[in-house]
Amino acid sequence: MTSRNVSCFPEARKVAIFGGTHGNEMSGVMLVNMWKKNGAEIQRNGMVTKPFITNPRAVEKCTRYIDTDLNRAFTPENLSGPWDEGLPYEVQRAKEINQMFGPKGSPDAYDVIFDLHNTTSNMGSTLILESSTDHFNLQMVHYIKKSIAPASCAVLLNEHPHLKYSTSRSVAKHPIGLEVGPQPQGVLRSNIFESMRDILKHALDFIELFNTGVEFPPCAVDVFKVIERVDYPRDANGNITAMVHPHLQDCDWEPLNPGDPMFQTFDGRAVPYQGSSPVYPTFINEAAYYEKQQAFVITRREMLAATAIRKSI
Ligand SMILES: CC(=O)N[C@@H](CC(=O)O)C(=O)O
Ligand SMILES: [Zn+2]
Repeated sequence: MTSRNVSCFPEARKVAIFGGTHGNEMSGVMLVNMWKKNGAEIQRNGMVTKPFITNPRAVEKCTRYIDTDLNRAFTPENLSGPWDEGLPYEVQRAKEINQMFGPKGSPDAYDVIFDLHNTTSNMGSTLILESSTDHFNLQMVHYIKKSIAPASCAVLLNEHPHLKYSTSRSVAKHPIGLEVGPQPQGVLRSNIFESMRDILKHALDFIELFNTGVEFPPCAVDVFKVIERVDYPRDANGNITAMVHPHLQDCDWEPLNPGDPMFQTFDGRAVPYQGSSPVYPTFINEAAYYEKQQAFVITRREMLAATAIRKSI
């Protein structure tokens, strides 16, 4: 007898769409506000889809955050520590969001949370996963990639033990980030807005199909796995001394080979990549990452196997 490996998951009835986790990333903010006024487009049979602005004070000021980055604030310490009016605004907010959509790691948590972001990098549409073994999410991204073809969508896997961070979406059982660029901070571009909207539509269609009992066969998903972050060259005072090299700028997801230029110093010298094999850089020259000492992230390409899935009965 051949054994069939099918992973079963409960129906996904509680779904949320987060916008404004960073208050200056306008596509998610505008889409969520639009859906809050009229949610017809995001309603599907048998599920409740809640559009939600996660950092309203940052949205109002059109800034990434008020006190601290909300998308790093969902740590066990923050979520379990005592409430205090003196806590940073985003830590208070993380606690509130955890109560509403979690608690993180509990059976009561939302099934799926989509968290909408924009990047200044030339990444196109990117789905961000936090686990290589969440077969529900792997099947969902496979479905989305198939559905939007010939348009394309990269999958970034961040489960690096040190580089992974505690995201807003991480309160859900199946957290998924959607990062679309290039779009400057505080700017709304119609092409980026529409790409994001289209991916969300297919994602919700997938969940609806799954809930009706459709079984999804095993598949393979091409992902870019986060390996390392690369900072700008800096002087002793911490000021940057070089820029992203023109041959690397805008070349997200393209191979960077040993010896290829990464940075260009202000006096015109090229700083080469000194690794031993080709890698795939992304988040190249993301505006929000200067303060995080990150010029780009290095990824490697990998194929992940997703088992068949269907809903548990
Ligand atoms: C540019 C930006 O904000 N990117 C997101 C990526 C993510 O959601 O994982 C962040 O750093 O939180
Ligand atoms: Zn963001």
